[in-house]
This record gives sequence, structure tokens and C-alpha cells, in this order.
Amino acid sequence: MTRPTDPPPTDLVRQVLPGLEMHRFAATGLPAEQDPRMARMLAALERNFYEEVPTGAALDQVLELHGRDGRSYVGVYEAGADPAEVEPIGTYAGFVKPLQTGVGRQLDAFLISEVTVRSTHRRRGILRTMMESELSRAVAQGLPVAALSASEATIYRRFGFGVATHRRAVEVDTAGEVTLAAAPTGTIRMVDPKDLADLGPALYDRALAQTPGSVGRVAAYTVTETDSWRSKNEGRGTGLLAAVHHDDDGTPRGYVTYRFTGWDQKVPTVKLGVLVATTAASHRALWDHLVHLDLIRRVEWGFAPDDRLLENLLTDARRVTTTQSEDQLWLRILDVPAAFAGRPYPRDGDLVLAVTDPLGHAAGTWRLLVRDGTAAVVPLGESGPGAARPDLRLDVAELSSVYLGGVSAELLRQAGRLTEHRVGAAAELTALLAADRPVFCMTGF
Ligand SMILES: CC(=O)SCCNC(=O)CCNC(=O)[C@H](O)C(C)(C)COP(=O)(O)OP(=O)(O)OC[C@H]1O[C@@H](n2cnc3c(N)ncnc32)[C@H](O)[C@@H]1OP(=O)(O)O
Repeated sequence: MTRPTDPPPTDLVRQVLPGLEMHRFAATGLPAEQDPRMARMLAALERNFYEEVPTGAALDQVLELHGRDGRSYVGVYEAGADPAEVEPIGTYAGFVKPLQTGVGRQLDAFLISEVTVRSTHRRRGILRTMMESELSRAVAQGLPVAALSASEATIYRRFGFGVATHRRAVEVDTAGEVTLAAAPTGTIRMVDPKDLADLGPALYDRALAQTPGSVGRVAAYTVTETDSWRSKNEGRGTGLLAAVHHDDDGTPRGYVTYRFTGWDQKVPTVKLGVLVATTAASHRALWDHLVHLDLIRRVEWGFAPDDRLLENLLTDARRVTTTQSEDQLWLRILDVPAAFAGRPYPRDGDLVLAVTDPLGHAAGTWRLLVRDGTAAVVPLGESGPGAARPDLRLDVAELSSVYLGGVSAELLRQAGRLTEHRVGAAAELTALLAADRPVFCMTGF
């Protein structure tokens, strides 16, 4: 008999490679004792990332959070193994969250995370098997795009993913007199991080709606920003600081969390955790707070947008140093007509795109016709009646890179990543896909 607390059965078991089987099951959110299959999945992926494996209450907390995300897991096991008894060799998580395609416009995206293969079983096609299977499943479910963030930049292009957003790490020199280009408004109040439990997600969702390139946040952030990881000080907090900005009417508009790195540092420093601003004024006010912290001479932020907003915020732009710059969101268009119908356009346009796709999902010659801010995409033959000569020829990885408007098609033409058959077509595509706000993925997953 199945008790209500039992995890649901595996919905797929099949041989995928000699001696190996693939199982798929949902994260139940149940504690390890009631769901040993998920506990072993989590242990395997932590080990494959060379991380410590959580136990006890810390493990149960992670399992609960993954349940809240609605994650679906795929595990590759030795044939005949019971996933409740042994750890998988390959791990893969997928879940659906909104992708912001423009201000006020969202699409459902298939987010992929926790992709690992045991070090003794790498380069035998386990990742390829899991990825091809799950992308096909996402297509069958009608999801127009997939997305991930990559541990290495050389892995995912072969599966049709292209870099759509970038992020950087910055250091801001806050020693001495720091001035902002415009005076801040509203008030800043220090709060207990636990007070962000409801406010944080609500403000994030409002910021998300204005930020093309961002995706819905995973549940783990509610624990990170409230400083309540059970693995650290049993969830009682570790000295994280939190400040909320209220506008002149007293409405909360943004918040920031940060941590002092200690007096043993040569340059007294705070490190930002999460910064969420739903208005430009709130963003300015939070930075005004950060750059004027007494005794602090440096602010570090490891997850900053790759734009020049911060430099323009300060009177002295040279106080900002970029210490690292990286790809962030890798996007993969699965359904060309649905993806292009699901974003806004600043102008009219008419382009024919010949798209190659190693997995076939987006392959074809497509006419992208945009009128009054709305796109219609129709498939065309390249030969025979109705044939059209393409203006541009590109792989789905490049199409996915330029889709949100954060990467320029003209720039990719100059890099030799796409071929122009009509002079000026790449610049036209760039203009057609221009975003109304800087394109940035505000969150990791
Ligand atoms: C979205 C995320 O979760 S990103 C996190 C990815 N995980 C990690 O970095 C953890 C450590 N690494 C691993 O666990 C594994 O090496 C993985 C998951 C990256 C690759 O798994 P494998 O099973 O070895 O990959 P698989 O054998 O299926 O290779 C598929 C293809 O990708 C290529 N590939 C695999 N890993 C890499 C790599 N690190 N760099 C470049 N190419 C790679 C293979 O050569 C192969 O190419 P081909 O099919 O075009 O000939």
C-alpha cells in the first residue's frame, strides 16, 4: 500500500547505455528518512561537485527547498540498482520558472541545474543521454526555451545553448568622500534578515518583471537572504546584515544583504549578498547606503550586471573595478515560433533566418515578421514552391544568444559566428531584438 508520505514511483526506467539505466522522479520535499532516493541523489551531486554532503536537518532543509521548486530529477544508475539504496552515477535536475523576455513579458522556461557525472564515468555519453532525453521531454511539454548556467564555457553549445546574459564581479573603493551623481531619496532601515522572508520574494518578483534576461528565483534564496541555512549555526544566523529601502511614501522598494569580512582584512570590506531594487531611486539609495558605511573602505559584489550603471551612479566612475567577467544565462530555443511570439519588439521588421540545430528542435528556415510589436514566425522551404533565400544563416546557439537582445547579432557576424546573405541583415536583427532595459539574469540557479 502507498502511504501519503511515500515518494511517488519512478516514472521512467530504461537502459540508456550498456549496463546503465535512467530513472526520473520528482523532488517530494520530504525528509531524507521518507525519501532516501532524493537524499542519495543530493549526496551524489554534491560529491560530483567535490562538495561536502549535508546530513540531518541541513539535508532535510535542502530536500524541502527542492520540493518547493518542483524539481524533477534524472539519475543514471547501474542497471538493476534501486535508487533508494544506491547513489546515481549521473544527476540532472529540471524545473519550470518564468523567463523575463521584456518588461512585463514572460515565458515559461525549462531550467536545468545540478548536472553531474561521477568522475569515474565521465566522457562516456552520460551527460549527452540525460540532456537529449530531457530537452525532448521539455519540447513535448510545450516549453519554448531551456536555460542553464554553465560550470565551463565549452560544454553546452553542442546542445544548442548560447550565452544570452553576462555578469561581473566588482570592487568599489569607498574610502574617503564618496559622492553619487544624484542625491538619494527615501529612507534606509536596517532589519533582521529574517524579516525578508516575505518581503524579499515579493520585491524580487517585482524587479523580475522589469528585467529582461532574469528568471524566477529558486527557493534556496529565501534561506540565503534570511541567513537561516541549517548547515550554518543550525539556522540561527551568521551575522548577515540587511537593509531595506522605503520610498518617500514609506513603501518598501528594495533591499540589500551584506556581510563584513572581518577586521583582520587590510582593507575593511563588506561583501554584498543579494541586492534587489524595484525602482532606479531604490537602487541609488541602496548604493548610497553601501558606499557611506563608516570604517568600510571597500564593497565587493560578485553578481553585478555587466552594464555601466554602477559607474554612472558614482561621481568618480574609477572607484569601480571589474575583477571578473563571466557568461551567466545560457539559453536554448526549443520552439522558434513560440519563443519569438513571446517577446516584445521596438520596431517592425521582416527577416528570413536559416537555423541549424544539432538536435533538430529549432532547425528550419523561418520568416520572422514583426508588426506593431508582435512577431509571427512561419516556417519556409529553402527549395521548391514558397522557397525563400535566407537573409541570415546561424546555429540555434547563436539564435538563442541574440534572442533576448543582450547579445548583438551584428557583433556575432563580425566574430564569424553567423553568415549574412543580405548586407545589413545582422544589424537589422540586432535592432529588431533590442531590449527596453539592460538584459541581465539577477539570479543563479
Ligand atoms: C548546468 C550545470 O549543472 S553545469 C555543471 C556541470 N557539472 C560539472 O561541471 C561537474 C563536473 N563535471 C561533470 O560532472 C561531467 O564532466 C560533465 C557533466 C560536465 C560531463 O559529463 P559526461 O558524461 O562526461 O559528458 P558526455 O560524455 O556526455 O559528453 C557529452 C559531450 O560533451 C563534451 N564534454 C563533456 N564534458 C566536457 C567539458 N568539461 N568540457 C568540454 N566538453 C565536454 C564531450 O566531449 C562530449 O562531446 P561530443 O558528444 O560532442 O563528442
